[in-house]
Amino acid sequence: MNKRALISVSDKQNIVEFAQGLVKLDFEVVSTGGTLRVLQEAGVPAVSIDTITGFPEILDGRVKTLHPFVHAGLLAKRGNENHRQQLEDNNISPIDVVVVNLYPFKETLRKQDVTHEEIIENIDIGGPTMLRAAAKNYADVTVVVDPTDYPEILDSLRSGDLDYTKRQQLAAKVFRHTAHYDAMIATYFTEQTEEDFPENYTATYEKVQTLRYGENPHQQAAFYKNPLEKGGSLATAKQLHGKELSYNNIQDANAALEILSEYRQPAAVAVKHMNPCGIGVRESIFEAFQTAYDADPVSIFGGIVALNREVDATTAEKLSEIFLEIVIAPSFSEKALEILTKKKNIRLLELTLEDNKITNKVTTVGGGVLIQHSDDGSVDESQLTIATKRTPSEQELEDLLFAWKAVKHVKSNAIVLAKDKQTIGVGAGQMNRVGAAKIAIEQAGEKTAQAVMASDAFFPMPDTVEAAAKAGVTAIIQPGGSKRDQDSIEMCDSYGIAMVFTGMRHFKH
Ligand SMILES: NC(=O)c1ncn([C@@H]2O[C@H](COP(=O)(O)O)[C@@H](O)[C@H]2O)c1NC=O
Repeated sequence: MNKRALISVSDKQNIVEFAQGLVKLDFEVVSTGGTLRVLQEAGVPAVSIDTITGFPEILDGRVKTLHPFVHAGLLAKRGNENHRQQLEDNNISPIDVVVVNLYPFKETLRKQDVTHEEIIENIDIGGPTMLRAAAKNYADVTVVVDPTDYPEILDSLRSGDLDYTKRQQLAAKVFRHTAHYDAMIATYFTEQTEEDFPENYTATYEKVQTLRYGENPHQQAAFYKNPLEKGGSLATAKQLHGKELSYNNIQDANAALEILSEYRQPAAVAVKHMNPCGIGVRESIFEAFQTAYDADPVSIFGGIVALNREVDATTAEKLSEIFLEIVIAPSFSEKALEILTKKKNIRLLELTLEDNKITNKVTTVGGGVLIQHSDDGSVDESQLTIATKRTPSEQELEDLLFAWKAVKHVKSNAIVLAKDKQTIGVGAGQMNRVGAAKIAIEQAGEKTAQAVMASDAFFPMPDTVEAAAKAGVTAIIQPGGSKRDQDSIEMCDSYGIAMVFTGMRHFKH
């Protein structure tokens, strides 16, 4: 008896060649509606699925292969005498090779102006059912879900080395594929029903690339993207120049983009080890970068710079004066590209900035993950409470709000000093708040006079205010809410400092 192959594919690339190869290997090819048409038009002697089922495709294709004659043919254990007898009693032939790929659910979901009905119709039911049945019975059945595997499968079938291990690998690929497919459907449904943290977390990702190594050379790593993310993102950014991104590059670039998304005017952000070392907001992107650079000309070396306007030639000249790992921007002028691509070691990323929104943050912990909404909290002037006798001046207020946006992205405990929409001192990741303040003050040096200070969380004691006051800080922004707020307020008042409360904390661990 001939071996039998069942082919039912949405993505018809290379299917004719593959089916021809199977026919040459004496397979009888059985197929569904559209696939059958493509095969027959190409002269492949395929027969319709209803020759097995004796039942027509019905309900607009919702039921084509969902039939015991198909599934018994896939699931019967060839070495099991009972199974063999039952197939014979019911006049069912076994199916040896299954070639299926699924309705394009992801592609449909990502289409502009797609309707819910169209999305629902693109949930494949019969395909995953066949794939899973064949994969479960991999000991006897070869299952192929990926068109790029066709040539290798044919080679193996020809040489007779499509063995147990290889079939198990194909089955594993199928179960990953159907799990990924279902996870995308689950995500879509969960979004529709607005369930925030459901009983199972079923996020799924697609591999972008294997990375050379992880955070350190002895750690292996890979980059995966969210298949449902629409618009520009780090995963889909266009790399215009330079070596492959590293694990640390991707983390730092992400941090730079998150900070940049806070600012609407021309802004430049320089990042080192996921903390901002310089942020500048100005009228032009050149001035913004100059300002971010001047904020800390030492730390920016080897850093990552993100800009929210096109990089022009003058900005490119300035950028090329120092060693930078990556420059990210929405676009680069031709001249700018010419200048920057002369530098072998710089990486240039082009990326649409507005769409780079992340809604959930996932952190792995021993035995699980923690999931929270990303910190998209912000405050404007109307939400501030003035806690001190003195009200901040207009200039101070502008700088306070600028510094507040910056401190949100600094590792806690975090203190940012700023003046004229430029960060001048950043104290990051300290175990006590006054320690972070001291680092920021030391870095800012004489510039601390007339500067403003932002603190990501409240002051448990008045010591940070005191250190700031002595260094010349004139205004402070912080969440407020400490039992000892009054001590800090009195300390401010005694130095004539204006302090405002945001009522919102920005811890970042
Ligand atoms: N309902 C069924 O019985 C069924 N059986 C196979 N399919 C899918 O139909 C597609 C192929 O259809 P066609 O050969 O008609 O182009 C494949 O993606 C396959 O996964 C089905 N469709 C959806 O559920």
